[in-house]
Amino acid sequence: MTVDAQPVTELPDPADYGFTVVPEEEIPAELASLVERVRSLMDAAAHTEAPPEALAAAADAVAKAEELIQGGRRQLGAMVRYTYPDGSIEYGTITNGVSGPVNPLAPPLLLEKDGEGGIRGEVLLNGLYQGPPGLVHGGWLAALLDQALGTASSVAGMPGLTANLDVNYRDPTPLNVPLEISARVTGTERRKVFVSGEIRHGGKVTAEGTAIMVRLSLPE
Ligand SMILES: CCCCCCCCCC(=O)SCCNC(=O)CCNC(=O)[C@H](O)C(C)(C)COP(=O)(O)OP(=O)(O)OC[C@H]1O[C@@H](n2cnc3c(N)ncnc32)[C@H](O)[C@@H]1OP(=O)(O)O
Repeated sequence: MTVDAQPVTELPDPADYGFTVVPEEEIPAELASLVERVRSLMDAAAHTEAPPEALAAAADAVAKAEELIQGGRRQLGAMVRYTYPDGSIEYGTITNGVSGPVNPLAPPLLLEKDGEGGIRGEVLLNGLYQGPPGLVHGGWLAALLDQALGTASSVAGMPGLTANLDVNYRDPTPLNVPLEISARVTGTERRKVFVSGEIRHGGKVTAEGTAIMVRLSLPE
């Protein structure tokens, strides 16, 4: 395998390509709190057995809450800028479905550098991510791996898009327990970046994946 895909020392700034970029630390605490509250609401709504009157009153209250936040809608494609403890920068879409800090649907998956060139993180998936009874949906495990593998390529200085994702489910993944996620680059060939990663529960691999990320070729 050749090593043609050279890491870039500085990631391209999405602002240079017309995207809005929000530094993570500038996300209002009130928005973070609202998003957390909505996550909790989604879990409550998915599992409630409250009586109809309570459900109707709750629906009205949610409709009022929605009215309160109308007006001023963030553009699709807006980015968030993360600064790692070592001072390096990473970008992601602010409403990314897996890790977006302002997306109530995102668990969210929070990743950090592992000190060995790869990334690691922890996530807890509640009943909203259920597939088989009591277990995480395989599609969500694939989504978590896709995000981790893409981030591993990006933190190695080779941001790209997933061309191919291959997932093996080794053991059932339980809900409502901390899951550990890790990923790293294993090789490169021209614009292709090969990455691999795992999801573990209690040290045991429950799902593992490999992907080919194709490096972005951005206009100069
Ligand atoms: C915190 C920030 C981190 C961000 C993390 C984000 C994680 C989320 C990642 C995603 O989910 S990305 C969304 C899902 N992926 C896509 O939407 C990609 C859709 N596909 C495409 O846009 C294009 O097919 C792609 C950019 C992947 C490739 O098109 P290109 O025209 O740029 O490349 P080209 O077709 O010339 O292929 C380049 C190399 O990749 C190889 N390749 C392309 N598609 C492949 C494939 N499917 N499988 C294997 N190899 C593939 C191709 O053979 C070739 O290899 P060689 O150098 O050996 O010739």
